[in-house]
Amino acid sequence: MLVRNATLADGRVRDVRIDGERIDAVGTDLTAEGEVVDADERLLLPGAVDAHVHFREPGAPHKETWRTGSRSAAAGGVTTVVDQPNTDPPTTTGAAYDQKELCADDALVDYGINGGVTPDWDPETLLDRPVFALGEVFLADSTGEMGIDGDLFEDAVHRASEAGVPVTVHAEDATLFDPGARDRAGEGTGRGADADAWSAYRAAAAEIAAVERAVEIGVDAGARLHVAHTSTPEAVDIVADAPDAVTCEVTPHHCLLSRDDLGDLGTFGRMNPPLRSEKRRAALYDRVVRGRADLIATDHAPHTRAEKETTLLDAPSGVPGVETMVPLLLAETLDGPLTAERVRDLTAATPAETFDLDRKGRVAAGMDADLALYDLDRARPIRGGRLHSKCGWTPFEGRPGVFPEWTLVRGTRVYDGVMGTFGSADGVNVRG
Ligand SMILES: NC(=O)N[C@@H](CC(=O)O)C(=O)O
Ligand SMILES: [Zn+2]
Ligand SMILES: [Zn+2]
Repeated sequence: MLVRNATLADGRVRDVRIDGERIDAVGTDLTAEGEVVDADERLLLPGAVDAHVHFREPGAPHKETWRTGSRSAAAGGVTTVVDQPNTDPPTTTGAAYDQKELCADDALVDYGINGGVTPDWDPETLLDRPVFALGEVFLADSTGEMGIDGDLFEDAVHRASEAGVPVTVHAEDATLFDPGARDRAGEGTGRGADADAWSAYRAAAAEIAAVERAVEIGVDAGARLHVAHTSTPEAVDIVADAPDAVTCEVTPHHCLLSRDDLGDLGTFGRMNPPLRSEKRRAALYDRVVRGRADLIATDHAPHTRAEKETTLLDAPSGVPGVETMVPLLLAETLDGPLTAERVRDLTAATPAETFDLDRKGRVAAGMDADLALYDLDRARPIRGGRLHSKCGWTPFEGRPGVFPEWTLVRGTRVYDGVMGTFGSADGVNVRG
């Protein structure tokens, strides 16, 4: 297959020839036998690598399945996902890993499977499997109640370091949460201004202190440490000033939404770590734009509408995002501060490099033909009902997004955005 006249992220117009699963050449005036697609100078990006999704199987297929989650990924130009361990059973033993791998057989895109840490985890059998990373290791409770104490975290970081496996950490220190704000969260309706109590409760200081401590532990152990969903500029700065072995990700929602949006979002805007002040959001996003934060990952955490439509304390934490990450960021190249190159680096090149995925994240000869084509003249309002996640809603309702016309995974068209159709489930384990 040959994709002719594609504009690459750096502005060059090139032909991209695909031979089987790989990109075989990037150049001008290339010829090929077989299918020829004229990109007509539309934007061709490497498929995004989302290092943080929750696909909910096994255990909660009513929220999401590997089939629906990976369709949502493909329809958003994401061709590799990394699934987190807070499923049921939690992915904390070799047997639980195997069970998740069976579910992942339904994946349309390539994937990694993380291993979790709880007091009853079984590091021997778990680390015997090709875990993508240990994590997200929860330093405070979130969905799945997998919060652990500092000693167990330290032990897990040492084991991971010895096994040569990276650690990703959910860093919040629950001892620094604000109990008064939690009481207010319990008294309020969860709607309008009341929804802000969750942000007051899981205060920014709790994240900053936990990131500081986690980085210390990671550096002492000589581990590869990746801090999940950093939501404060202070936390990003701690990571940026640490050795190269320490990296962080930022979510689209922490870049584009703040406490000011909670009036509209209500309990649907409850997530961990929570939305921050408009001032912190702007400073965080600025670090993403300037490249001080390493990469973007979605923390795609679907819950049903019915589950979210309750009181603030009863609503589960988390928002979906795997399908809207690249579309939102591309819209930000039109009337926001990002460039196509920065979007490529944040969503594909850097996550692939960070997690040693040698054949992912770049449009170059020899790489996997994971590609998505975008027409920047066709931004459209994001509608939760048109997305492919099982949850059927989005915190970004009505915002502009540039969705892919098609998405390829290793040379196979897994999503056709014009027809609205999907390919078959051929995703493979990137560590398998
Ligand atoms: N981010 C969230 O608020 N929720 C995540 C768990 C997590 O990433 O902490 C979930 O699995 O629902
Ligand atoms: Zn988390
Ligand atoms: Zn998460």
